[in-house]
Amino acid sequence: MTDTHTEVDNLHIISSELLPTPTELKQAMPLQGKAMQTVLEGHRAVKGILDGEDHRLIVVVGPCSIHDPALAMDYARKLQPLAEELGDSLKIVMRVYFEKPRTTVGWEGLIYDPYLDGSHRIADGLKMGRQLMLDINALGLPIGIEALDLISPQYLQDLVSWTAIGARTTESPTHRKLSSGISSAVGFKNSTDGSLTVAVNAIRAASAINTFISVTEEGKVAAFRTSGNPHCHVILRGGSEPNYEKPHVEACEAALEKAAIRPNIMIDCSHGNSRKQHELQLEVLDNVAEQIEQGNRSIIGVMVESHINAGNQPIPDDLDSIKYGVSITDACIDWETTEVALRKLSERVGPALKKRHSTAEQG
Ligand SMILES: O=C[C@H](O)[C@H](O)COP(=O)(O)O
Ligand SMILES: C=C(OP(=O)(O)O)C(=O)O
Repeated sequence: MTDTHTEVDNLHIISSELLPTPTELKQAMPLQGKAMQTVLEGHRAVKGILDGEDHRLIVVVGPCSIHDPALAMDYARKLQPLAEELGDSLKIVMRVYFEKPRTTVGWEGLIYDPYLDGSHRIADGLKMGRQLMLDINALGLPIGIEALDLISPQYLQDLVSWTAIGARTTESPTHRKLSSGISSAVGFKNSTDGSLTVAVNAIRAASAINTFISVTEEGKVAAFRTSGNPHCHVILRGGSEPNYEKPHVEACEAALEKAAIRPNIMIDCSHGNSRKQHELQLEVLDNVAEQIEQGNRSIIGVMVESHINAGNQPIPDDLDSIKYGVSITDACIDWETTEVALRKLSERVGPALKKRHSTAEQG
C-alpha cells in the first residue's frame, strides 16, 4: 500500500498487482491488416443495419463464454465460411464473451480467470483475449462482446464490432456512461426480471453527452467526455417469462417510439427467452423468422448461444477432463444444429428483408 494508506481504508484489500497499460498491450499486439478491415467493415455493417441503410439481419452467434482460445478458433473457423455464404441476408458476428456477469458467484470468464482455477491472472487474460480477438478478426469474422468491466475496453474495444450491456448491468449508470463513449453499436438487454423500461432508459442515457472517470491508454486516471452513442438498441432476452413474440415486440416498439428512439430490436433466443433450455432457441428463431416474413420492421438482429457440442458442463476439478467444445456456462446448441438453423433463417428471411428495405426506401 502507498504511504497515503490510513487505518480506515483498504481494510478489505488483500493485494494489488500492476497490469500492463493498454498502450503496452496494443503496441505488442497491434490491430492492423485484415483484422483492422474486419472491424471497420463490422462497424459499418452493424451501424448501417441500425440506420436502415443495410437490409440484413445481425446474427450474434457463438459460445456463451470463451474458456479456451484454441477451441474458440476451431469454432470461428467453422463460422467464418458460413458467415460468408449467408452474407447477403445475415451479418454474422461471433459472440466472443470473456467477461461473465454472475448472478452470485462463479467463474468470471477468460479475462478475469484465464486458467479456470481461481488464480485470476488478469494480465495473462488480457493478453490471451487480445490475441484471440486479433486472430478471429484476421479470419474476416467480426466480434461481439459484453462490456462488463469498465476499464478493460481500453485494452480490447478497438477489436469489437458490436457490444452488449447485459441484463444485470443495463440499469448501471456507469455502464450507460461507458456505452456513450463506445465506438461500436451497443445493445442493452432488458433486465433479468423482464423490465423493458431500464433498457429504454439506458438508451436515452447512453445517447446523451456524458462524463466519466476511467484510465487513459497510458494508464493515467482521466475524466472522459463523450458525445453520446447514436447506435444503441434494445435486446429482448426474456425474464421470468419469454418476451420474443409479436405482442412483446409491438409493446417494445411502442415504448421506444414513446421515448423518441428508433425502434431497433434484437431478439436474444437464449436466456429468459429459451427458459435456459438450449434447444428452445430454435423455436424462438422460428418465431422471429415468421415475424419478419409477416412484415415486421423493427427486428434488426438475433442472438444465439452455440458451441461445437451441445449442452454445458460444470468446471471439473481435474481441468484435463473438461469435455471438448462444451460450454462451461450456459448451455448451447451444437455446431451442426447452428449451421442448419442459420441456413434456414437466411432462406426464410432473405426475401422479406430485401422487401422491407425497398419499401422503406420508397416510403
Ligand atoms: O450468460 C451467462 C449467464 O446466464 C450469466 O452469466 C449468469 O450466470 P449465472 O446465473 O450462472 O451466474
Ligand atoms: C449474460 C448474458 O446474458 P444476460 O445479460 O441476458 O443474462 C449473456 O448474453 O452472456
